[in-house]
Amino acid sequence: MSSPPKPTTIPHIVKEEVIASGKWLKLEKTTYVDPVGNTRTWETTKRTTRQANAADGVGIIALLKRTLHKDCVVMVKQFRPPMGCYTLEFPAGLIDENESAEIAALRELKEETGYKGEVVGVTPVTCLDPGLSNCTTQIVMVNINGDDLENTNPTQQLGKFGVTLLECYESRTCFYCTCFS
Ligand SMILES: Nc1ncnc2c1ncn2[C@H]1C[C@H](O)[C@@H](COP(=O)(O)OP(=O)(O)O)O1
Repeated sequence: MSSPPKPTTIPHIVKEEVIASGKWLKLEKTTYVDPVGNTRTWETTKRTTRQANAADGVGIIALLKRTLHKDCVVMVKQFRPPMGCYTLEFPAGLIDENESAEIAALRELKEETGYKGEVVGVTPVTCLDPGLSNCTTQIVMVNINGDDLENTNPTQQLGKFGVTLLECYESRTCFYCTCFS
């Protein structure tokens, strides 16, 4: 004999109360009903900059393609205050008002690395740390024509973050970037 089905509840948010708010981030107390019907609370961080119907930011996987070179992934090094140290990351940034993920990706890539790219793919909106925050990202795949005159001597537009371009040349032992043969 099968056991009777367990009562289920559709989990839902009851209320969101702001505990603290800054210029860029806010901390909220989220009251919700969990899947078994219990009312609980969660501490949630949110960006204050979110645009309606858009992800908060983009991450950019940019492939530098040059004749007679192996393709290289472009990464940036920057000091990240929350970490208190330099980090090595894919170029990334927040999506501005009325901007698509694709346009934001090309703008951020240009600002952070100096490269002009071409979008070849974009992922759906995804959350990276859903236990902490509602922050969302779209990963945008970009090709860079390294033979293009515009891309032979790239200059970063953003000096203020000390973003450093780390290109991977042909070394397969280079741990921070990936070469594709
Ligand atoms: N938590 C935070 N504290 C202070 N400034 C923040 C912030 N989050 C975003 N910003 C501001 C600082 C810059 O003006 C800008 C940098 O963001 P970005 O270049 O779009 O993204 P990223 O920092 O991921 O490269 O946003």
